[in-house]
Amino acid sequence: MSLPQDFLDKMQQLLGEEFDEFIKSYDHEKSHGLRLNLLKTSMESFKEKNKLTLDSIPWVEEGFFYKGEERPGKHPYHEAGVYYIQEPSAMSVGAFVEAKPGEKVLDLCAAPGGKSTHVASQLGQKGLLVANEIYPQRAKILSQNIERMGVKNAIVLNETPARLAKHFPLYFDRIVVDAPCSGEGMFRKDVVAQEEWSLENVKLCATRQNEILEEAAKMLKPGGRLVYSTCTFAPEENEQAIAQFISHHPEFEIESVNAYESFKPGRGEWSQIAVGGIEKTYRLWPHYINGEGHYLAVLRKVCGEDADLKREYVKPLKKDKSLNDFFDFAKDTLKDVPHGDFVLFGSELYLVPEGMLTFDKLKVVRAGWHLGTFKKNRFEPSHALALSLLPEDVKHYVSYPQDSNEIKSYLKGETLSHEGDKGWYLVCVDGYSLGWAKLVNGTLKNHYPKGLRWM
Ligand SMILES: C[S@@+](CC[C@H](N)C(=O)[O-])C[C@H]1O[C@@H](n2cnc3c(N)ncnc32)[C@H](O)[C@@H]1O
Repeated sequence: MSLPQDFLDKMQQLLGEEFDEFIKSYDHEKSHGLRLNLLKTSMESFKEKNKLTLDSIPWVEEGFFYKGEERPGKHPYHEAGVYYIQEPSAMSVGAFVEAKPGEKVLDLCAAPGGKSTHVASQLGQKGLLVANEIYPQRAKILSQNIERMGVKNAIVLNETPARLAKHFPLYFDRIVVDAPCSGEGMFRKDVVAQEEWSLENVKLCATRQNEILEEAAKMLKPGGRLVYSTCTFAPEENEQAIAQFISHHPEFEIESVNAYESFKPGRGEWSQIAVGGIEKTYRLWPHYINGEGHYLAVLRKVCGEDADLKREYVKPLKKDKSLNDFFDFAKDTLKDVPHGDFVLFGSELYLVPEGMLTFDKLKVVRAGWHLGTFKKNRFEPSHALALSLLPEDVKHYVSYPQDSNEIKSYLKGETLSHEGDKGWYLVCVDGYSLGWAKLVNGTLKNHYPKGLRWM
């Protein structure tokens, strides 16, 4: 691997005697990880069914290393959202967020969705997750991952941090800033990060991180908690970004977090501005752990005004006969009819998480739990609805084993045979929901989305 010379010189200067150990880590194979989606499975249930060779990741209970030759991304469990493939060090960010069911959480730089889907599993479908991404194409991928993981209480937005800050002042209990960075910690994994790296780019990233942190601070409630992370080693984007922020924001403190023993303290001597607590931030080094380079800081807004803001909330649809086709579908198919605030985007029906502010002026990619589409005289359930349901939530389901021909056929878009009452069936793999099929005269018509079908 030929790393940029300016990067090597800088790291040598920063690390001194430790540099040799650091550089040797580039000879090791990168690590691979997957994180179980606790919205879809318990650890016990997964372990009973799993056939992959996995080893526990010591810093995330539901995280596992897998070997490079395994292909968990091409497995029915992946399509069912049973797990999310995520770089092992990156899982530490979600673990530091520690969201509690019922809270309002913002993931400000969220695509493709590693931290958002982790936080969603902590929220357990209760509360609100706003997952935001500035680039439209990446926001789409984020939305697809939120769907695949069966998340009901997430809004996906495509906004700038500044526009969000105007919309959500002092609103969130927790905010994740997984900042765009120079990516030095990913050099072992990502050649593009190496090619795009320069000393100049590190400076640009640091300026942008500062701007993002400023906007994030405006959206956090007093008492709220902000987790900042990067996947780079550059002190400008880590200790210096945090020190600069703290020095301008006396309402924030760096909070201590109990972390895995081989995570190393942030380096106060690299922060340029002397502020208390930099050693309570964490550095994840590839020569100390089996994972890539990361930096993490947890900030608490310890004081600040809890302004009595006039908030405008989402205006739900009236539950009149325009929703009848949905309620007919729900009564025939689901054991409990969903209730709450319904909204329509065109003919797409969503249930908005409780406490969500108005969508006015926001670029909305996903307005909450996507239930389905109103077609002429009928309602067609969405793939998102199927993925968010458990077999016990529906009146009819079929479940086939992971290696079965039925599962392969279903993922290819083929019909299956089945005897039973006509209507919508949840198709499951080992009890994990995968999609819809409609039973008519002994044939399950396939409703697995065309764009997702296996070749
Ligand atoms: C490190 S990545 C996020 C990874 C994501 N949190 C995950 O776990 O999957 C940083 C994200 O910030 C986005 N970004 C780039 N510029 C930004 C800006 N000025 N404000 C907010 N986000 C930005 C990038 O498009 C990228 O998706």
